[in-house]
Amino acid sequence: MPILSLGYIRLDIADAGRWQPFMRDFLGLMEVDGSTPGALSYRIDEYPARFVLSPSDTPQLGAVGWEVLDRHDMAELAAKVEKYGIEVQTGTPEECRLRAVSGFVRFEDPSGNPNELFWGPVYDHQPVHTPKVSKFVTGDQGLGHVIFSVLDSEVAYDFYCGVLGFEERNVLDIPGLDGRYYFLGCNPRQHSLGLAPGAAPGLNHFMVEAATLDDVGLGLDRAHDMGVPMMQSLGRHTNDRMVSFYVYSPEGHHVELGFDGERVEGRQPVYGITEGAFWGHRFTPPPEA
Ligand SMILES: Cc1ccc(O)c(O)c1CC[C@@H]1C(=O)CC[C@]2(C)C(=O)CC[C@@H]12
Ligand SMILES: [Fe+2]
Repeated sequence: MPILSLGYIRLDIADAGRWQPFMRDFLGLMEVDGSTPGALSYRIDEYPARFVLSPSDTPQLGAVGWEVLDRHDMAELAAKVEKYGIEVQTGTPEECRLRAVSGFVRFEDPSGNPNELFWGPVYDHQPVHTPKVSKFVTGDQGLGHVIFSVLDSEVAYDFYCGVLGFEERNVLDIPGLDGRYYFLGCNPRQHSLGLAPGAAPGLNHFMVEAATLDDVGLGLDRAHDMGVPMMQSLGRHTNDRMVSFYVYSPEGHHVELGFDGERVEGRQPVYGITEGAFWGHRFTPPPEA
């Protein structure tokens, strides 16, 4: 019945020439010949299309894909979304082929963020090869995490927890934010989804998790050497205890590379945090465009 994990991220991008070195050479993802013509496709494990970046005149978040167990669970969740009053569309066979999934549905959250539920990923059996990163941590924890900007995080909370069945894991409620910042989970990853309040909908950031400290240190070196702008310095989060840093993507999203995230086994009481980090995560404003 519930969502299992974060499966894929599809972005409509303005400038593939800037994204290719960012994804391949800085983040160290495996570039592959995907099924979407003209797009940049990347693997971090056996899923063929974890990231698909399609050049577009209207750059925006294309979709965030959430994996469910099978077609029955997808239909059950889709019915709940419709009952809540949000329109749900079924993906065509051609769209399934582009995502390398057996079936999916799409709908927008109450702010307008594009979500998809899919079942039946079709694996790529060529071994994944990421020479810059020893290993990405996926499996039952999924791709990593995404943070959506939402207009009203209480409305978003009700949708993602009440309708889609995410579990609230923790909340950051401090002066200066336009509402509560929620961290939601659906598997042992402490959060697969974050809700950043008070902003126009879109992708605030995504995070991929590497297996070792050296992977993150080498990523810092590559950011420095390639001139990838830093957004937050190395730090350790207070909720998932991940050690990570953030950079600005070529089109201004925040991208987090981390390691050593906590695995949450079973239910754990909801708690509040008063700081994002035990140490580090010092902020640098975006470079002038
Ligand atoms: C607080 C936190 C814990 C774990 C995470 O993976 C994670 O991304 C965050 C959110 C960090 C978040 C940010 O990136 C921009 C500045 C923010 C909005 C703050 O001012 C508090 C939370 C911060
Ligand atoms: Fe994050």
